[in-house]
Amino acid sequence: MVSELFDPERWDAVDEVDFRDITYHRATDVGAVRIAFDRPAVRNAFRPGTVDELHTALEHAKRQTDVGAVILTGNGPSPKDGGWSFCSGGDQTVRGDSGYEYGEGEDGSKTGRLHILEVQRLIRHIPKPVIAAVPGWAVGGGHSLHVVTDLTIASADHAKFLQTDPDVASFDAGFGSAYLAKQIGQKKAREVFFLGKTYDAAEAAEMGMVNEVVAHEDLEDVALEWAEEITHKSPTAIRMLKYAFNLTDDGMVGQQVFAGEATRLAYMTDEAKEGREAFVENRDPEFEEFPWHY
Ligand SMILES: CC(C)(COP(=O)(O)OP(=O)(O)OC[C@H]1O[C@@H](n2cnc3c(N)ncnc32)[C@H](O)[C@@H]1OP(=O)(O)O)[C@@H](O)C(=O)NCCC(=O)NCCSC(=O)CCC(=O)c1ccccc1C(=O)O
Repeated sequence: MVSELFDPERWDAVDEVDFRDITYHRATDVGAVRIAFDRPAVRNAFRPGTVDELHTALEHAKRQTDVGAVILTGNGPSPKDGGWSFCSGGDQTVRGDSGYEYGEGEDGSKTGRLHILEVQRLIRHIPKPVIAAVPGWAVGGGHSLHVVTDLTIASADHAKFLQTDPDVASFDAGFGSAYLAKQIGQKKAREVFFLGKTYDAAEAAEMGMVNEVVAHEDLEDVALEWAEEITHKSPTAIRMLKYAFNLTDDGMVGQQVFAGEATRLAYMTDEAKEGREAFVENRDPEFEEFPWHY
């Protein structure tokens, strides 16, 4: 069993890569993928290998031109105590002095890693919406991951949101905090980090960091419905909108990403083709027929 909420009829495993800490599936009848943390016994905490696998799956999802949405969730429940989790952040048992460390025999550097931030950036930049489906605890770096996704849907029965970063002397001073403040306001974001209160799904929705609260057993069905809704829309419009939403908060990188897609659109015009062909044919370009649009 992948997860109690997982419907095997609706998903096929993507078996191009072997994963240990995550599962990765492609929907059978929707242009969507499901990436799930698969360490429920430790509340889906991530270790460096988990982060590598997340990166690989997201990068793969990015390159599927017939996939319009990514669902990020956590498998469960815990075989130990039946608890549910989305992700409890960095695995504190493998935290060394300079970051999270690979285990014996694992491929990876000897130095400590903090590359969950690279996964955050990939979620931010992947040209399709990422939906966090939160079945249980979203804590620490796991909380930050839900913050950086485009949409969050939460289990009414088990989802809980908590920031423990300062308790373990960690701090996500990027999207996890500053972008959270854009979502729920400065006072509330400071409360999340400074007081470390636990919020249920309804409170998180009230604050504005969760889009919808649904019955636990419906979580993945609704997430897939949302993904399907997205895939019926214009891929270009969705991509440009995601980057437009990011643009003002992402500075020059936001401009660069948006501008790159504007360039792609421009490349698709006859005007751009004339520029390319003139170069290839070693002649001056003839742009006279193209209007100065206003
Ligand atoms: C998640 C809890 C609130 C759940 O509590 P509860 O339901 O009572 O379950 P427990 O009995 O506590 O846990 C069950 C089982 O899981 C183990 N476990 C849980 N979380 C972790 C974890 N993060 N690492 C390792 N193990 C974990 C727990 O020990 C139990 O094991 P048993 O063997 O069964 O006893 C609660 O568990 C909890 O508070 N967990 C810790 C949450 C936490 O502090 N997370 C780390 C925050 S820091 C972080 O995520 C770093 C992220 C990062 O990489 C980063 C990088 C760069 C800049 C910034 C950041 C950043 O900070 O985000």
